Amino acid sequence: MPPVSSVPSATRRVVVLGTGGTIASRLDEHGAATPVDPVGGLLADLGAELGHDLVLESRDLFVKDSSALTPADQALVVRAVQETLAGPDVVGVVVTHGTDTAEETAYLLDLVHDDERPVVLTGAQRPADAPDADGPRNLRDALRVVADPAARGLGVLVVFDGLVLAARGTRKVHTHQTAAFAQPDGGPLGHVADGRLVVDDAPAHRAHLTLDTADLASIRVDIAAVYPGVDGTALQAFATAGARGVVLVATGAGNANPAVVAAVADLTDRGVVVGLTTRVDTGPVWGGYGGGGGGADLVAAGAVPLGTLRAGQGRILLLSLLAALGDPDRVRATLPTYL
Ligand SMILES: NC(=O)C[C@H](N)C(=O)O
Repeated sequence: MPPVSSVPSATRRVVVLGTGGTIASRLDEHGAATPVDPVGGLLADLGAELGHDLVLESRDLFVKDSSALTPADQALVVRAVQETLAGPDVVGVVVTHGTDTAEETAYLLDLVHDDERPVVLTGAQRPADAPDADGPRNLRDALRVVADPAARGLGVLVVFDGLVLAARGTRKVHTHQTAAFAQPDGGPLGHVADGRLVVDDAPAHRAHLTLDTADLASIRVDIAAVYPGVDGTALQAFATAGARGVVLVATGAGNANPAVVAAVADLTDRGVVVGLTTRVDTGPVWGGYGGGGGGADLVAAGAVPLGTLRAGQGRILLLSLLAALGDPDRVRATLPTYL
């Protein structure tokens, strides 16, 4: 299954975009996994056939550990997917990606993806030179899913360890096991069985955004944690550093304390949008608690509940809405329609 660089225009193509991650990593002289492989090499090593009248084409965007991605890198991935889908002969796109931040890139792609053709992210938990590397299976599954007509209309997907997950709500749930991803508040959307996509669940409604990818790299959105004794220092510091949005990772159903509520009110006055999520693994946040520091107080101070989104994807939603809409009041008012 070698990469093909130029194909006749009548040919239908599946394009694989490489970005690095463990799937592209080998152990260095110190035994540390380091991304080095171009994606074309991964495809050649796979040696499989798509089994359709499809031609594979590959392109490396960069070769990085996904923990080191910058907003500019993420914007580059978005542009590359959009440019690739401008080709009418393209059936779908696979993005190979590190698992650490795949949930962010997948959700960002999903928010701007207004096309029936599938975009699939995959990766690996074990380096390419591990004897039991999981990358080849994941990449093979991703190719099969993207080439499957049943994937049309499902949006951006994460295909990993046999699961097919909708981008929104998908999170990395284990640091090293090959079953690295789940949709803890729903899903999975489907699975891969005998090399075929099986859709188990109806895809959730998806709302799209139109934005200038350059803004993704210039708008600052931070994440602040809540814990016993926390005050407003981090929130204020982020606002002073130029943040236009901050995701507050609260406790429980979305609670903090009076000092944090005061800081949220101040940030709201300064035009900073505060999104409210939780450090709890599953369940939605809601403004059910009062007493000066509860979720009801945070919402009254201007914080916007992020539903079941956790910090990484909540940050992507704030960033994307700020890029698309600009005005903080419009962002606050519009955000719930994306949950
Ligand atoms: N499994 C992985 O891909 C983890 C790696 N640190 C990355 O995100 O690039």
